[in-house]
Amino acid sequence: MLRTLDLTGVDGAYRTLLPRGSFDVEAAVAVVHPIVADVAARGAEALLEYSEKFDHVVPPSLRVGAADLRKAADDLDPQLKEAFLESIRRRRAVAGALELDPDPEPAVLADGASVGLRNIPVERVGLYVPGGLAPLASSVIMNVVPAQVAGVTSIAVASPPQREFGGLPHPSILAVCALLGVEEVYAVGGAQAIAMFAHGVQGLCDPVSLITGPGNIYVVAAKRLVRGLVGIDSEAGPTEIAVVADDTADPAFVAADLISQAEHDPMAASVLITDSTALAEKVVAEVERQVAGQLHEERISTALTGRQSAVVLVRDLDQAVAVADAYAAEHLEIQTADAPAVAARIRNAGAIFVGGYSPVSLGDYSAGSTHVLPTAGCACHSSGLNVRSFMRTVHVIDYSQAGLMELADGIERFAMAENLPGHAAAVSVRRPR
Ligand SMILES: NC(=O)c1ccc[n+]([C@@H]2O[C@H](COP(=O)([O-])OP(=O)(O)OC[C@H]3O[C@@H](n4cnc5c(N)ncnc54)[C@H](O)[C@@H]3O)[C@@H](O)[C@H]2O)c1
Ligand SMILES: N[C@H](CO)Cc1c[nH]c[nH+]1
Ligand SMILES: [Zn+2]
Repeated sequence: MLRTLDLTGVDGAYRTLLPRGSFDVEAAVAVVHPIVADVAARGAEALLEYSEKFDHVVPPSLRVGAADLRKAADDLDPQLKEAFLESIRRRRAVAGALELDPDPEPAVLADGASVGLRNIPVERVGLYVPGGLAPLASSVIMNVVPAQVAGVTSIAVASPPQREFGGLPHPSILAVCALLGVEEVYAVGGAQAIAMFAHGVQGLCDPVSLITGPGNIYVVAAKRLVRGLVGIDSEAGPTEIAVVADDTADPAFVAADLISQAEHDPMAASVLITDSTALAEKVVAEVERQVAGQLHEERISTALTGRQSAVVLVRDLDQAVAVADAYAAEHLEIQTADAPAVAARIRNAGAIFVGGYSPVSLGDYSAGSTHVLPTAGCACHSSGLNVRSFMRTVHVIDYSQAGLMELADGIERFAMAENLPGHAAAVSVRRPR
């Protein structure tokens, strides 16, 4: 099922050789462009039409009522509720302990010359929660908790309407919104939800300043399209997993993890990077065995047989690290003899899962880490969604006249060198008279 790519005799240029989906976000941008423009022009009417077209249901109300949110929380199975609450507790603990930067003391550069730094939360955000192929209640937690910890005061959530639930988003998504105290929830999915957040819809939803959250290729494309009008987090699109494993790895663990992420989307990518042909063969056999009879067998098989998935054979773990860095996976598992040491050498990954007992599924739900992570190689320049994603860093410059005068000659010369005398004059005018 998984094809094999032998890189043992290759040095460098891995990026061009590695398996990656043929999907083209720009092609999806062309698809969603008219949708976004239509929502901007026609508002709620367009939202309803696209819901009917793509989600096959017309929501009775585009904004979910308070009673529906309350009911979803009240109807929750107590054990599932406890799992949700534990996930919230852990994500909150990590967000508060590691991601929330207090404002540092200003840097004093000379007498009367200081530069400070303030971390200011974005005021209003739109958070997208996927609900096409699976209702990702966990994505509510991954979006909302860091926004709340950052101090965002206005939070709106959107998720596709579900025919099965009368045009509301999935009840578990509504229940988690209610548990987190989110009151503004929309039954809107895909590119139309991103357009609603970016442009606002008269009488329904005010525009936001920042849109975050994962989604399929159309959601990613719409986020790329509205970027600039609003801020976005990373392009967190169709899921990827790469596993670096040696002959000490358990093939059943590796196979289960490759399958777990292939389950998300026919476009999902599962890649095993190994220096052991014996392990590779065992994993391929295990994958065949475990996929058979899975609930989402067809989707998984499509993902695993697509050109985006493969077993990549490497000479040794040094090459494995270089290949993993070139691939820059959304999720990277290290299942090797000294997993922490190998993990410490990785530079490019959305999140790193160390050892046999840190599967991606743990991070998807309850580890305390984020599961909203950059895909398609974006992990070499972007970070997963965290408290800082919801903050702007603002420099605060506070110089006295004496502090400015110490630099006046240099600034005037600098400005003249750039042929900008007006800049020089704005300093000269402040010289003591
Ligand atoms: N990278 C991450 O952090 C991360 C996290 C979780 C999930 N994901 C990914 O999120 C995605 C979820 O996708 P999903 O489809 O289940 O749900 P989704 O909510 O992202 O997308 C569903 C919406 O897509 C739109 N759509 C469907 N077909 C369309 C078409 N032909 N043209 C225009 N719009 C169309 C519809 O409006 C629909 O409401 C998966 O790819 C999954 O792997 C990524
Ligand atoms: N693996 C997904 C991130 O790519 C997140 C998720 C949510 N639920 C299950 N999995
Ligand atoms: Zn997952």
